[in-house]
Amino acid sequence: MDRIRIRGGRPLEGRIRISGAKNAALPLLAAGLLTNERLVLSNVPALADIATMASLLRTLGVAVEPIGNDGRTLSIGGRITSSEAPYDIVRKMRASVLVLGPLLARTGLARVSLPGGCAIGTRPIDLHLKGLEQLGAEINLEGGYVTATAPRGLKGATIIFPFVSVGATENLLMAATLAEGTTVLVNAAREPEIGDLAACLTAMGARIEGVGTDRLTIHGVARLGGATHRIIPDRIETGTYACAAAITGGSVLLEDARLEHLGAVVRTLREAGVEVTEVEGGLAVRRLNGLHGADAMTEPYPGFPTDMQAQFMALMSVAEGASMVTETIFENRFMHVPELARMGARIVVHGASAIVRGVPALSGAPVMATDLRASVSLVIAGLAARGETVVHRVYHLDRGYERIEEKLAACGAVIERIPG
Ligand SMILES: CC(=O)N[C@H]1[C@@H](OP(=O)(O)OP(=O)(O)OC[C@H]2O[C@@H](n3ccc(=O)[nH]c3=O)[C@H](O)[C@@H]2O)O[C@H](CO)[C@@H](O)[C@@H]1O
Ligand SMILES: C=C(OP(=O)(O)O)C(=O)O
Repeated sequence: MDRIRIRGGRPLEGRIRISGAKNAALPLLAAGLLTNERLVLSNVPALADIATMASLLRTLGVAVEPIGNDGRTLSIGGRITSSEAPYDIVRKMRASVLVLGPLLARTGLARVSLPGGCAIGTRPIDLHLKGLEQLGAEINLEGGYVTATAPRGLKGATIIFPFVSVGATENLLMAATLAEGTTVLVNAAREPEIGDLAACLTAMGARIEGVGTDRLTIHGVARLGGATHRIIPDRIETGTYACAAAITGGSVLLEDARLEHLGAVVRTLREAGVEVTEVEGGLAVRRLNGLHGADAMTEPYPGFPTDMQAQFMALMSVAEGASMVTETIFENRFMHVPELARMGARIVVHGASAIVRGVPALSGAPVMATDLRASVSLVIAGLAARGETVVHRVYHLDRGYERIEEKLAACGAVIERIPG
């Protein structure tokens, strides 16, 4: 298995192009199932998760092909020939469950392996299933698979989510576009990735009101057509490189990054002493003087994203003073804490909160992580640490960060991938 080796202590200086958002691209690929016509997606990031979703769509009979020369544009289209998302693909990537709504709406049948828990929590899909039942589907669980049937099609309904779920909002939004009548999603997630999905669905002919709010109204249509859509830049990749620049005392231009998707992250970084400025073509990030401790609590959008919690904690581990980082979305998202501690960080976890007492410097160490954002938090820590850090289980990073070592090395980091 590949590893990443970092020699810390070099300030990041330069430009990093932000890729298209993984968490927008995954549901957008699944949306390709809603039509036989061609959906063309540009600014698709080259990531392991995207390859997994593409192979799932091909298993369902749909063609996914690169077009043009930029390596970032995919064409999705063709007739669905299978309604089954097999265990072997779903176990690799939980977001496979996003094919459930579109498959059911299109064919009246979906058989999807039930995703298990993962390193960050148990992550059930009960809200997805209850919502589909409210749209008239019959749901059965057997042999580890969810079978959803709606032979006479789905019917619009009002679905009130008891709490915010990004995936359930996406699955039901997609299913509702082809349901008969009107569906209202109350307490819907408002993440920018949902706005991006709604924009693409609208371009495909869907009728959606309330985009950007927590109440989405979808007037079902008989069919959707093809469209061309550019995926939004990845706000989590942006925040990650902002933390990397800040921890090294550097200054980077994050090309294509959008301030409007990063409100809570930018506010918190500014409080910690990081300058973030909107400039033409992106965001400029620079550490002013010292870093100060600042608190963060994860919340659904527009709150501080759980997908930025580990990276921010790495940054706070070298800030002056203490900070409190509270995780409210996932029950087990502090797996990076013992690894950061191996690098000299002083962090104590009390329930859902971690108290971070900043230290003057971290020291490099061999480290390992069990999920994507935990892994990248160790890369961030390694960039600032004295000596050498080797991050194991790089496949987690490859799920969500395109060419991370190249992007960082281009800004002066001493970082390399050791094939293994
Ligand atoms: C591919 C993708 O976009 N992944 C993102 C998505 O994951 P995902 O869509 O899985 O996250 P959700 O917003 O659904 O999960 C939020 C919370 O609700 C719980 N829950 C969710 C659904 C359900 O049916 N029942 C239930 O109990 C989850 O276990 C979790 O505790 O949003 C998360 C929260 O911003 C991000 O961390 C992930 O990066
Ligand atoms: C948790 C994440 O992704 P997923 O929902 O695909 O596991 C993430 O992107 O940090």
